[in-house]
Amino acid sequence: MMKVGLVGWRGMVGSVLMQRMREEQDFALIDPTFFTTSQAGQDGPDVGKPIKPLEDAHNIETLKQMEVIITCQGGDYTKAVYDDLRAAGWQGYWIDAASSLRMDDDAIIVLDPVNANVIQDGLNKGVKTYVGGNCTVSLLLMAIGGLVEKGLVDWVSPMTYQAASGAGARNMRELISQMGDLRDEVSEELQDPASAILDIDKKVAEKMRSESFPTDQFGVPLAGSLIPWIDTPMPSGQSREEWKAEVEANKIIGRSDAPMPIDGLCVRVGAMRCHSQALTIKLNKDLPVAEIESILSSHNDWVKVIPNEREVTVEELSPTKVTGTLSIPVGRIRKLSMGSEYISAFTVGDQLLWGAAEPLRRMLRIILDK
Ligand SMILES: NC(=O)C1=CN([C@@H]2O[C@H](COP(=O)(O)OP(=O)(O)OC[C@H]3O[C@@H](n4cnc5c(N)ncnc54)[C@H](OP(=O)(O)O)[C@@H]3O)[C@@H](O)[C@H]2O)C=CC1
Ligand SMILES: N[C@@H](CC(=O)OP(=O)(O)O)C(=O)O
Repeated sequence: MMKVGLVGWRGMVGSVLMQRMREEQDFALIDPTFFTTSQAGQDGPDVGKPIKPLEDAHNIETLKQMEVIITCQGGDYTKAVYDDLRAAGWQGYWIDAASSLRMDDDAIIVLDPVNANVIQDGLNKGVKTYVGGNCTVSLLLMAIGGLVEKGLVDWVSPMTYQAASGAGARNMRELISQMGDLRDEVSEELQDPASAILDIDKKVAEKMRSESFPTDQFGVPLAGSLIPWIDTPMPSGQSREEWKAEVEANKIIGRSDAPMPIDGLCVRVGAMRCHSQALTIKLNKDLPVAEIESILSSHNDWVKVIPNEREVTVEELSPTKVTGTLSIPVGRIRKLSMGSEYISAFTVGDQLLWGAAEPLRRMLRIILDK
């Protein structure tokens, strides 16, 4: 059995990874060692078989004994240990959720339903570093992989509606606290059907603008509002989240030399853990909508085309429906008035599953099956 080290397993992404590994009985196939940056010596998680106490995640000698390390601990941890570990001669497989190594020439971004060939090629060439993509990028490619794979796409403009979870666990808590504060502010008026809606609205707006409104994590209100900027500014005027779309997607599909343009605005909204994206896609062919739908739905086992009809769209194409599942619905597919090669689409995906943990888990299985 391969010796697999797990770092960051109790964080938000790590917990989702652990849950999926338990569901898929992955622990039966590996000899796991659990690491921590803060709880060395304490008991590890229940994985259905005996495990050793937690090891220090900064101990290069212990890490070196692993054949595979899978980390959801974050970019600072990767920066702190990866180079030292490789410099110490470690030649194991490093599987990482953080963005820090993604664009390195020595690393492959993993999303095997989309780039199994790139991953296989990397394994054959002896690549040892495999990194999960940015959540928005992975979810986009899971949704429109069929069109991309067939070379039918000239460019894509994704306008995103990103969940609080992408900013971290504390941000999810803050969103709920903000929602609760707003409700509490007008609870009496809500009980009274005769109360004036404009009075309710005024009180809510005042609460959102008040000093007492909890905004430590996001910096500004999210509940009842939105934030049209995610991550740091780039010289191009893009946010870093927007910049990642084109560079990461093209690296995933192995087209960095002739990149497909992908650019749009990334917006944080008050969803919990599903990112949604409204897409404008310029095809290089005038294809009937039925053919586009068939190409999309046959690409992978998780994408699901939702007919462009109101009832099924509001039911199925929604974070409420998708959260906690691996399903990737894509709908609102229709020709735009700009011309017959321009189509719209809307897609939703759980940013902690296909957006973060699942591609890493599947990469581990690919290595185990090698
Ligand atoms: N959030 C996201 O949507 C995505 C995140 N990522 C990457 O994954 C990294 C980790 O993100 P995320 O899972 O959100 O980070 P978390 O903050 O949830 O967890 C990171 C680490 O914090 C430590 N920790 C301290 N206190 C607690 C606590 N009370 N409960 C759980 N863990 C605690 C744990 O390390 P220890 O056990 O060592 O103390 C844990 O592994 C990110 O930095 C990013 O690089 C990638 C894709 C998406
Ligand atoms: N930035 C993403 C989450 C994330 O962690 O992205 P990355 O893995 O590229 O750092 C979001 O806020 O929704």
